[in-house]
Amino acid sequence: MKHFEANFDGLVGPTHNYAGLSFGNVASLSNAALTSNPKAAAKQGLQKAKALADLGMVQGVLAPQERPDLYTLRRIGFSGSDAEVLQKAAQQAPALLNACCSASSMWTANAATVSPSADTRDGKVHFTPANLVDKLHRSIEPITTGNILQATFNNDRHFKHHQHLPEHTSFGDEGAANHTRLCSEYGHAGVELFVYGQEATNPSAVKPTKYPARQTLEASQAVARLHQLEDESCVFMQQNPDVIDQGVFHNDVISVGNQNVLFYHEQAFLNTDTKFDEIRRKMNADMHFVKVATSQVSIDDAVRSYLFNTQIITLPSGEMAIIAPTNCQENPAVFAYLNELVTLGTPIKQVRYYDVKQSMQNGGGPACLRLRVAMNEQEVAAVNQNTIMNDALFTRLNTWVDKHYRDQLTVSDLADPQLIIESRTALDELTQILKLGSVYQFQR
Ligand SMILES: NCCC[C@H](NC(=O)CCC(=O)O)C(=O)O
Repeated sequence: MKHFEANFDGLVGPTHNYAGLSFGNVASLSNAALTSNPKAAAKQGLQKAKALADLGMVQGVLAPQERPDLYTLRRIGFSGSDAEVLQKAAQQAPALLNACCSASSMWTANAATVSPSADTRDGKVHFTPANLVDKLHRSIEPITTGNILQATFNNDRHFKHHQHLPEHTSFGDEGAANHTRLCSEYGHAGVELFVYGQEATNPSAVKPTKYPARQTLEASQAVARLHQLEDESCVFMQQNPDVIDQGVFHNDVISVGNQNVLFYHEQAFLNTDTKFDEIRRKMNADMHFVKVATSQVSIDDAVRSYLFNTQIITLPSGEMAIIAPTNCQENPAVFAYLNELVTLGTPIKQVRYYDVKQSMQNGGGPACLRLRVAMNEQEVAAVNQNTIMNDALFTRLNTWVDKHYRDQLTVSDLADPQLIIESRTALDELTQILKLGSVYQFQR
């Protein structure tokens, strides 16, 4: 049977904006209050997704969330008509209004952790939505994320959907951004590498001092248990707290894997040698650890360019390619490194650049925009086919964006009641295009 690694990209929602909501995410903080362009953001995302489909990859899309989130605003005491709720929140608690308006669900690497059927005891593909408790604006995502995942992977025979972990910092979970599956072939059992930032129940363990470590070991272990993974196919590795303090808020800002390749910065992890030995032993296949030294690319350049927030994909030809943001071309050290990388004899043979600047300005690169789901052909056939990218869907979604999205949005526009109507109209139409049913609260 054939096996694929599909990428499901998050569609950028109509309220894409720069509100500086993510402490520890350098781009989010430094671009706070910039004017965003939701239409351009959505189109950049669609271009990247379509380009991968055109390369012969299985490519899907995941719907964005309903924003402004009036339900959360009502839950915290704002009342009256929708317009009044928005207006009162804007006057009395603008920071809370901003948190309820973020389009952050676009970064689907944080939507969930996914374990393919080749790794799980019951032979199903398992999904656990991330609780994202570290950031208020993201902690309101998991229920709707679960609805969207169930409407996209809507087949009980092949797909198992779990509830998100308990909403407490002990179980801080940021999903696939801190999870990499290594394997020889996508359809063979692999090693699931869980990277965490801190141990919640061990006060003497090292952790960052300046910025939060969003993922805990306890959360990663819980996901591994839920997904019915064998101990022998899991590795739990701590991210270097010093790099978290330099702006590496998720592991996918400092390393990325694909099949038997792990591309990483030398400062990415703690206890690197011991843990890599464990990976080698559990893999039972050759591993390529492709190390980038600080002398080649500094942490600062890695964070600015998102060298490691690239996607490594295996093309139908069997060659691997890196899908990079154009920001990597613009950074001299990183561009020089990537030009050299393809000559080094590693499985990575090409680099392709895409402009995702609207997302990058909030700290989300190509890898943040996609959720990977390795599947066999039966499982691919069981996915809601209306979410799979092709020429027709690409045209349809671009037309939909043109019709509903603004080309300018500032933080002060978030109090505009018209935005509620625009957003709901757009999302209602989207659920018909993707045949998702009623995934949003306003539809229930
Ligand atoms: N995987 C990339 C996630 C980026 C995301 N940025 C944000 O939410 C910024 C939103 C703002 O500041 O308006 C985050 O930090 O979780």
